[in-house]
Amino acid sequence: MLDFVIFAVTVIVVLIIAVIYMYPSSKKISTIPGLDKTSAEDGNLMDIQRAGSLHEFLQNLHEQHGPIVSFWIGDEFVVSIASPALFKQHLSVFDRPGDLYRIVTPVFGVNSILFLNGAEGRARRQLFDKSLHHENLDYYAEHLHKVSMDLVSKWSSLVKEEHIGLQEYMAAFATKAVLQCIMGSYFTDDKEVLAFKRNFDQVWSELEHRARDPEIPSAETPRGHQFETALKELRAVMTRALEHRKKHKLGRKEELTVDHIMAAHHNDKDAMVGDCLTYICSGIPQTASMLTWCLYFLASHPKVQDKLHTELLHEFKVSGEFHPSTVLRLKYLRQVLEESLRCAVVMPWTARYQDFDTEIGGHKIPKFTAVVHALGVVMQDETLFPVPNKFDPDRFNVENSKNRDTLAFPPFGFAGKRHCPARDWVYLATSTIVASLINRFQVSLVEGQVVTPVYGMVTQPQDEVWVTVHKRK
Ligand code: HEM
Repeated sequence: MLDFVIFAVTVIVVLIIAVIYMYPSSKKISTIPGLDKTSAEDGNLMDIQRAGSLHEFLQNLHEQHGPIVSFWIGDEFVVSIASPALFKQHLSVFDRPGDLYRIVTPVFGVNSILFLNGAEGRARRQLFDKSLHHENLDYYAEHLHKVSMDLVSKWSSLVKEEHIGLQEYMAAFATKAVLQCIMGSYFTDDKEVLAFKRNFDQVWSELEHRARDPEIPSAETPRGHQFETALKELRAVMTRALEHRKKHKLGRKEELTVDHIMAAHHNDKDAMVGDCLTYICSGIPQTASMLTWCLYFLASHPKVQDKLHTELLHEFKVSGEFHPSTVLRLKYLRQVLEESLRCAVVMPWTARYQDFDTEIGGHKIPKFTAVVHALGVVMQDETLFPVPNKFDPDRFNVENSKNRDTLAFPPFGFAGKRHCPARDWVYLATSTIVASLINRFQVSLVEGQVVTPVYGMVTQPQDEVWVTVHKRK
């Protein structure tokens, strides 16, 4: 009898150990606080959908568990970090976990710079980065000035009190500016810009849909078919632009991103188109979003707008007509742009991984684990930015910034010299257009609007934002 009891107890204990070991949600693979899987198949995907977006999900998770948390995307264990001290521990990490970005693969292609890691990735970034370096900005300044003036004359021709949709106008500016600066003169033809934009808008809105709801429609469904058709057209426009560049590049002194892309991929047309689309899709919605939010904040904070206008008036008086590159010297304008990026959280996160076991904040991180940099959570952290939802450009004046860790404000990423390659260009483009508009117009918000952010791959207002403009004397 005793033998039987010992045998039975041993079997039960072995079974319990086996269940604990094999049942995934109870298999703790790390000491990092966070969530177990809520579904064996989807991990915490339903929780992310319920929160509204990955950014909002991470805000809740970090609020509950602190600056390092873990969760599951399907079968993949994911870590998220959200503090300047933890960011510091990832400063030199370059490689990006392609799986977290898989929704963009049909557009960017598998050879895109976005997915390229290791020595090859670093070398290609160095090559591509040359074109958007600070010293090349003078070339872009001229183009950006011209595109800005087109918008100024459009707004000048509107009738008094006409309602202006900020998202629409800022997307039009960003599309033209990015296409001309990345791809060159092919996109000085408005017809080609429109052909591009029609298809781009459809492709991008499908990608945003997939970011919210990862169920991918088959090509036979109307949504899937529309996406495939628009993508094919988009690729055709890009191919024409590349052929045009090849023919007309001879004798030109400027080296644009498209030139480096063509040189890197020799005769591989698909890879060229993929990298061009990587830059363009990583540039247009982000620039349009930043500008929409910036003008919305200026319209809803008249005192800030007046102070900015005073700075512009001063510059205007000193230099007669401000030169586009001098707008980068305007301190208050820069504060307004930085506070817009912070408040709006234009791109809420990025991610890295390492191919060896490592440690962050005293926790073991198994190799190949995706580590999310929760940029938006940090930029909205009330210990770093008190009353984080308040738009206050003075947070970025010299006095208020001097004791703040630079990693508390990483809107363009920070790790492995793989932060956004267009950071300097973005400040030049947005400074040029915001200065041109505010110098000539007083922008006011149409009353009665509730402006709600939607945190997708890029943060956009849920609905169009309506303003009116009055010409300044
Ligand atoms: C407000 C505007 C923008 C914001 C906030 C922004 C932000 C970012 C962020 C956070 C990343 C990820 C960095 C990382 O992983 O550490 C990124 C990557 C990237 N951005 Fe931007 N970006 C903006 C505009 C642009 C523009 C205008 C372009 C090009 C014309 C561009 C091209 C890219 C590319 C190609 C990458 C991927 C680089 C790589 O994988 O190595 N971005 N951007």
